[in-house]
Amino acid sequence: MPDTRSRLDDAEVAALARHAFGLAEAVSGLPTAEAYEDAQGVLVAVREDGRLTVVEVPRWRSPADVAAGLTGRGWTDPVAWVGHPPADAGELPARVLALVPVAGAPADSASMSAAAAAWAAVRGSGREVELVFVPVTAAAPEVSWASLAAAYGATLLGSRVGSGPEGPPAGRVLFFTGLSGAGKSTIAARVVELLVEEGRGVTLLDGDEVRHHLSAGLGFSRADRDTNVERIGWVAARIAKHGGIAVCAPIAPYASVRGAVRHEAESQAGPGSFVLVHVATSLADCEERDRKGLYAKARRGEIPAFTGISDPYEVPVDAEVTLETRGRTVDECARQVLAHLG
Ligand SMILES: Nc1ncnc2c1ncn2[C@@H]1O[C@H](COP(=O)(O)OS(=O)(=O)O)[C@@H](OP(=O)(O)O)[C@H]1O
Ligand SMILES: Nc1ncnc2c1ncn2[C@@H]1O[C@H](COP(=O)(O)OP(=O)(O)O)[C@@H](O)[C@H]1O
Repeated sequence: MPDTRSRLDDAEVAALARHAFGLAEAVSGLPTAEAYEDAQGVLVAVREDGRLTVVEVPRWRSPADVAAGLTGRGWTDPVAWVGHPPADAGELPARVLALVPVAGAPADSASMSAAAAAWAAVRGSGREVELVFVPVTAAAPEVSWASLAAAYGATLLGSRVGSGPEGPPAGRVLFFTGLSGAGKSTIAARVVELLVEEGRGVTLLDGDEVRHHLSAGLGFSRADRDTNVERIGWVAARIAKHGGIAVCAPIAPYASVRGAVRHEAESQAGPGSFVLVHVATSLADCEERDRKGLYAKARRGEIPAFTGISDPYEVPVDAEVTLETRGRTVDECARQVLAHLG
């Protein structure tokens, strides 16, 4: 067994696939290792005496398989279109091989879903479409589109890359933060109601509820709080990636992990997809409300490390929306959040 095994990211696995499929001569930039695995831990390549041998690349269909499949189905002289379908699908023949370059994107990426949906619409118009995702980088292709089509046994008809509707859908992470009793759950619940009334797909990840499921067993140390908030952010970012709205309402007292969640959301669902909502009710007001009797207990020392009393809350300086709740109704606050979404 090789001594060193390195896990490759999506872009590196795509580079291996290009090499294996004859779309690129060499693979550069791989970490030094004797063996390489993909994100699922499958052995994809080995290096022996400095020579790289690709074992298998499960994610990508090989050009030879695709071409053989087309021949087997009686497609003679196949025609390929690269990227998104043309604005006028009437330009396409009755049978078309759709080659969609998505190297570097994860297998469940929004760009893949968007392309698949666009080609599904072409199928709906009565054409036969063979959709194949290819390990080529859309923004900076490693091979010409004509050579790409030829590798898959087809002649290039045209391409639409970069100008199509392949951007991320308008998913959002609405991330509420604030002290216990500030009003996060109450306002978040009203925001959810209003979004549902608009027909939007919404998922609520409320702090208390998450702790009974996703984060069961975690406590309130800094490490556990950070883990809890990271998990919420991870799920929320994936909801937003596919156009959903994730509404999250943990205390999330630490700025650094809020920043990490912002980064995760924006890398999955695009810039501007993360909206930090600071429910800025003062400690005095939260304590006066003391809806769950927790502040009284914390003051008596019965709850250790209670946020605002014996544990920190780092006030955000990067909130997109700051909600004052004193003297305002829940509905007013919720509508202030929606106004930000436009
Ligand atoms: N030590 C301590 N500090 C703060 N809060 C505590 C603590 N122990 C239990 N609780 C209850 O847990 C709720 C906060 O959980 P969160 O998951 O939102 O917190 S965190 O984001 O992980 O910091 C919080 O709920 P909310 O009042 O809805 O905010 C409290 O009910
Ligand atoms: N403008 C307001 N927005 C939200 N909550 C408010 C407002 N005014 C008063 N409240 C009250 O404050 C409490 C907030 O509790 P909750 O939503 O559970 O807070 P959190 O989820 O932040 O712990 C509720 O009892 C709610 O009725």
